Amino acid sequence: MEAVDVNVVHAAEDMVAEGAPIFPHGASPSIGDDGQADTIDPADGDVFDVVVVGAGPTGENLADRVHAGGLSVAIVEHELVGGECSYWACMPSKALLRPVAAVADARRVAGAAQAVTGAVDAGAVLARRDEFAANWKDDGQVEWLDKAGLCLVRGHGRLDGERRVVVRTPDGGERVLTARHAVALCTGTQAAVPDLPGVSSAKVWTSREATSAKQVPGRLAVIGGGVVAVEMATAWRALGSAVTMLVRDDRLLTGMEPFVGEIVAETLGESGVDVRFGESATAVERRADGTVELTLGGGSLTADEVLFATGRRPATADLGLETVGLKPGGWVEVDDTGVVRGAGGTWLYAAGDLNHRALLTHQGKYQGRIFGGVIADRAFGRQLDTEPWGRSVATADLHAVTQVVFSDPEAAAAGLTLEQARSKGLRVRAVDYDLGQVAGSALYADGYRGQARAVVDLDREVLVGVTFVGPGVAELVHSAAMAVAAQVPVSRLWHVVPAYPTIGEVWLRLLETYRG
Ligand SMILES: Cc1cc2nc3c(=O)[nH]c(=O)nc-3n(C[C@H](O)[C@H](O)[C@H](O)COP(=O)(O)OP(=O)(O)OC[C@H]3O[C@@H](n4cnc5c(N)ncnc54)[C@H](O)[C@@H]3O)c2cc1C
Ligand SMILES: NC(=O)c1ccc[n+]([C@@H]2O[C@H](COP(=O)([O-])OP(=O)(O)OC[C@H]3O[C@@H](n4cnc5c(N)ncnc54)[C@H](O)[C@@H]3O)[C@@H](O)[C@H]2O)c1
Repeated sequence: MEAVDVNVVHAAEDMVAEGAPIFPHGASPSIGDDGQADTIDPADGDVFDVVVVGAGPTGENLADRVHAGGLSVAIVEHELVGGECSYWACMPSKALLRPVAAVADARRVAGAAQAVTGAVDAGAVLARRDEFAANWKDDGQVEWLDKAGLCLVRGHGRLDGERRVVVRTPDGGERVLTARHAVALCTGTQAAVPDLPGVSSAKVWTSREATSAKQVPGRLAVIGGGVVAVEMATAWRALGSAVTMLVRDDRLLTGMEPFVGEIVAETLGESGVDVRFGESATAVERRADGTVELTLGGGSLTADEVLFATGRRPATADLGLETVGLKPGGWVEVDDTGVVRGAGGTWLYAAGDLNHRALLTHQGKYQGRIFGGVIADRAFGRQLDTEPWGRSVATADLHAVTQVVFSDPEAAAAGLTLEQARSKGLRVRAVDYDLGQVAGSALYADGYRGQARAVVDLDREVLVGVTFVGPGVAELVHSAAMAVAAQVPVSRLWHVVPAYPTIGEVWLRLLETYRG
């Protein structure tokens, strides 16, 4: 298989557009105190217009926008350029899940089902996954950074007062980077594992092991009922593990419309996953025979591996936040232009997972684009546009977050759930439609099971949220995002004619149901 260019995943194409100025290693024109472009004097040492800490998808995009705006950028990374998403999250997990969906799709169509005569080939799936994780090497992304004119500084970055970042370099040395204009923190998150008795010595799996494991465990226990738990239970079950999910809540995927978790739990159960609600582990022990013993509320469970899919914590414990008056270890709160609250002035930004606005790659990249533009605008003294949906604010984080859960069946959502809309004080109505009743769905899969909901703001007659669950709905999410973010009036959506016979015809059915 041809090597995957993971750069394509994170980098906007115009980042390396022909004719774009390329100033490798920070030697780009920059803006002096007088607001005029100047050139870094080599005697300045490590002075850049902007220092970005963390080269995940968010940091890469933010750095690129800043550089495209005419500023010099140093980007600090202590592990792999490309971040969690490329090596231990989105890419490898979706590479594990795509074969599951392909086989499930075929099995749901008479005629095609007969062609599926065996189980998923775990070895081939894991090998393809390794390619999508670029074999955990970041050469391709480093090459992109270089071409894009961004100066990569390898090492662990820490704030050291205003506009200073001290980098502990891999050779044990220190490098001080000074930012003329801004420092942007894009350090993301790490898996949060509850501090249960035995957990630190039991070699438990987190999302990292679940996305990079080379062997299929015979028995896998999964703790949690969120997105990581659902996706990884789906993948490893299909690869051959006997999977037990311990879900402390009474449903899966609690951040989505309730019917999503219900349908996904049904399918997981049918695939052989033992989904136990209202249950969690109170202690963990790795025994001498290599198995893991979980103590439960009433009883115990033995497995070969246990995955803690119990959420994330921000990578801010060792980031020097205390040197600028902030508390280390917590989420970093920002305003809608990305400026960190409480650090004084407009020099410190935080984007992506660590500001806790929306823990998703595409939302982090969106913030990177917006906040990167803000940094460049402020540096050049340009007016910001901070009206909602303006150029300088990440409004979609608040009103139009999109997400696809690559479960079987898929779940896709844009904007708010009914409950979220109500809690914001909106006067709303939920419009529901059985996706199985759509001609395109019936063709897509025999006995198609799925559901759709649009949440209509009754005062403005626009959609504030749309959710789909069912086979093949992932690609519908952008239609929902367009309707929600663009606030297309229902009266105009009526003229957006879906093609027959596609699953997308559910849009028409939702509008007909709303209009009665
Ligand atoms: C299993 C799993 C699957 C996922 N699947 C999806 C998906 O399908 N779609 C989706 O949109 N989202 C998905 N996510 C979420 C997604 O991975 C994150 O939202 C995304 O990675 C956040 O990007 P980021 O750049 O903010 O942080 P990260 O990707 O975490 O990158 C932060 C970078 O900063 C570096 N760093 C941290 N501290 C320092 C420091 N002090 N000095 C130097 N470098 C530092 C890190 O090494 C890392 O490279 C998934 C998450 C998990 C766990
Ligand atoms: N396809 C995607 O877009 C995708 C895929 C994976 C992850 N992500 C993102 O990554 C983030 C992290 O996902 P996640 O699933 O780790 O977190 P999550 O917050 O979605 O789910 C955490 C789960 O763990 C449970 N939990 C937490 N503490 C627990 C404890 N002490 N004992 C038992 N259960 C406990 C919670 O009740 C919940 O069910 C999410 O915000 C998600 O959006 C996105």
